[in-house]
Amino acid sequence: MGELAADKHVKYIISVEKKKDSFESVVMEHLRLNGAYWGLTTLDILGKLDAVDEEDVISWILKCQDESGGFAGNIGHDPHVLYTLSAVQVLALFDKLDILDADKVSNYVAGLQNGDGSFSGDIWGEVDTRFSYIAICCLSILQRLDKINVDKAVEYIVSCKNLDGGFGCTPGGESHSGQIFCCVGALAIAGALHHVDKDLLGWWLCERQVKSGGLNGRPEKLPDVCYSWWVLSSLIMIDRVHWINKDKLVKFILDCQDMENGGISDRPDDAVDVFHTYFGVAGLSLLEYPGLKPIDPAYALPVDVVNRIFFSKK
Ligand SMILES: CN(C(=O)[C@H](Cc1cnc[nH]1)NC(=O)OCc1ccccc1)[C@@H](Cc1ccccc1)C(=O)N[C@@H](Cc1ccc(O)cc1)C(=O)NO
Ligand SMILES: [Zn+2]
Repeated sequence: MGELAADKHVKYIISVEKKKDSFESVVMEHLRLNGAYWGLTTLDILGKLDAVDEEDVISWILKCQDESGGFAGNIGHDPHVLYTLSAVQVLALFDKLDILDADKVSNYVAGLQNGDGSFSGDIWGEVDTRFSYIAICCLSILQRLDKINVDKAVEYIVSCKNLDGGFGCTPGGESHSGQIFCCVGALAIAGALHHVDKDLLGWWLCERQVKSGGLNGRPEKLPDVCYSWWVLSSLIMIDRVHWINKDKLVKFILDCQDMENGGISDRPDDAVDVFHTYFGVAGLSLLEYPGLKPIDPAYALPVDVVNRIFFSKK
């Protein structure tokens, strides 16, 4: 697959957005707000965010907000930090953060911090370093990090660091590339990356590259396009991205495209989905593939969107 079939991927994303009753839409129904973030961020990286009706998307997202201030994965579902971050990220893409009651949303997220600094995902209390990242990223975008105890949050994440330099979902949890992204991303946003042993972790991460050029999530596992984000963004944040073969990774991602109908799959010849289309395009953006907008490895948003949040005159 010589090059990125950008226009095919734009058509694919838009077709999924439109098809409400497809198998994929039903299966992902509870994740629909995440799906909106994946699809719309892909369009923005490809320079085609204007291909969707902004008002339609924004009015639908606001219908997912719960009275608690948190957002649910779809209208009428229960709120969770997972979907609250996606809602905030999508509004940031459209430069519409000001329509939110930032205090209400941030009170919901801040209210999920536990005494030990960790975060629960929702009122049912499940604790996981995924939720630490989501809380810190969301509150940072809303410029409300002062509502939580950042030092305790950092302390908890560091308590999840393993002897191999990686991180797990809770203290003593096995190192996994997804959890590593969450912990490194949270530490990067909190300005606490000095807690990471960059050479030790960089070595564990670069070992994720297999001979096909793809990256896997743990030793001995198969490569998967979405790890082009979890592993690569972590390597970039700790300045060790030169330890992998970028050209071979680009080729692996391009080989996972459906050149006929658009979309990117987890590995060559598998079925495409919006999730892997996003992480493939985002991975290519991190690899500076020509014609793609650069994406911020910690915020998982286009760099121009991040700059607008923090440096725009209000
Ligand atoms: C819930 N989820 C996952 O568990 C995916 C499944 C998968 C995709 N490729 C291989 N497995 N796994 C995943 O996102 O793993 C990365 C990760 C693991 C732990 C922490 C953070 C990231 C995917 C959705 C999905 C389900 C099934 C097939 C494709 C996508 C997902 O929503 N991931 C979230 C992160 C996440 C990950 C795991 C969770 O339990 C919850 C959320 C995300 O990327 N948000 O932007
Ligand atoms: Zn995957």
